[in-house]
Amino acid sequence: MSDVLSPLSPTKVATTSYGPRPRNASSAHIIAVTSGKGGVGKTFVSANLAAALTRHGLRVLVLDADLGLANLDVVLNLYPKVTLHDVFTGKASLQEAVVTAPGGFHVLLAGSGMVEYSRLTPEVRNQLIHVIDTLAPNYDIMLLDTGAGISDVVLFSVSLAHEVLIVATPEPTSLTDAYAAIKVLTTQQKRHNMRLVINQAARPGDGRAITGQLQQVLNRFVHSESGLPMRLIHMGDIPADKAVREAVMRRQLLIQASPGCAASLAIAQLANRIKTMVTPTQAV
Ligand SMILES: Nc1ncnc2c1ncn2[C@@H]1O[C@H](COP(=O)(O)OP(=O)(O)OP(=O)(O)O)[C@@H](O)[C@H]1O
Repeated sequence: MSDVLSPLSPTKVATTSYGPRPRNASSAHIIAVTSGKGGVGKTFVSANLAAALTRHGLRVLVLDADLGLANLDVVLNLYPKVTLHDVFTGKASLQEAVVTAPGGFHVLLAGSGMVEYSRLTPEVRNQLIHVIDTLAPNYDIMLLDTGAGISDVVLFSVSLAHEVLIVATPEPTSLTDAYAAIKVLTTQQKRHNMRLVINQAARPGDGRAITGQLQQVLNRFVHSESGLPMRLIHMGDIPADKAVREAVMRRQLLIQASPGCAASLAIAQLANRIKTMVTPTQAV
């Protein structure tokens, strides 16, 4: 397994610096669902995790923070009349833009192909902060489904979250990019722990081994160089499952379309862990 990570090397990081915001106990626990590489399953995880958390009685909102190339609406088979961009431009209110998704959770969708929102302008910054601060008191959990990579918009969206859930697949390219993202978030945002879910895992135990190896590389290249402590927490593995693609093609939530399949069971476990994390006093 260590061969998988051996090509990893110190990554040159961008220079802009944002910090994670402090947590307000009376409002939502904000979790950024992000990834180094695109197409690894962030939106699939965000949507199904939100539905699974909603089944626990939690008030959940997913914000499509992939501002330039949003597609949460596609996965959820929603045709929004109002999007985040209408809120940003003052054409609609936040109340009009928040809609209920098939799993019973709330979503705030963003349009696709909006090149003006693919860059972090002061306006995008201020609007995102305003939207999140206004909505947070109404929810227990907010998931920010971000774009992939380490662009300014992605890093800024992540900085608005209290926790970071990195999605990666076991492929070397995905792990290399996950490492780069974790390194940037550690050094720029001074995050001391981040959470990792391995999607499309081929074998049970893959994720734990991968997390251990990524942790070793981080210790070697990030901790030893910067002195910053960094703990990577393995949150679970979601197996590669053909039921996922079938559900995506039918634009259904996996946990509704195939509740008993291996990937649905893994999502349920992930939701249990997240619930325990955000509501520790109710943990069983
Ligand atoms: N566990 C899985 N098993 C099988 N296929 C999967 C699994 N997870 C995701 N996929 C496939 O990967 C595709 C991409 O997933 P998704 O759109 O959620 O990725 P993403 O990280 O949000 O992409 P982007 O970076 O473009 O926003 C899905 O449409 C699905 O077909």
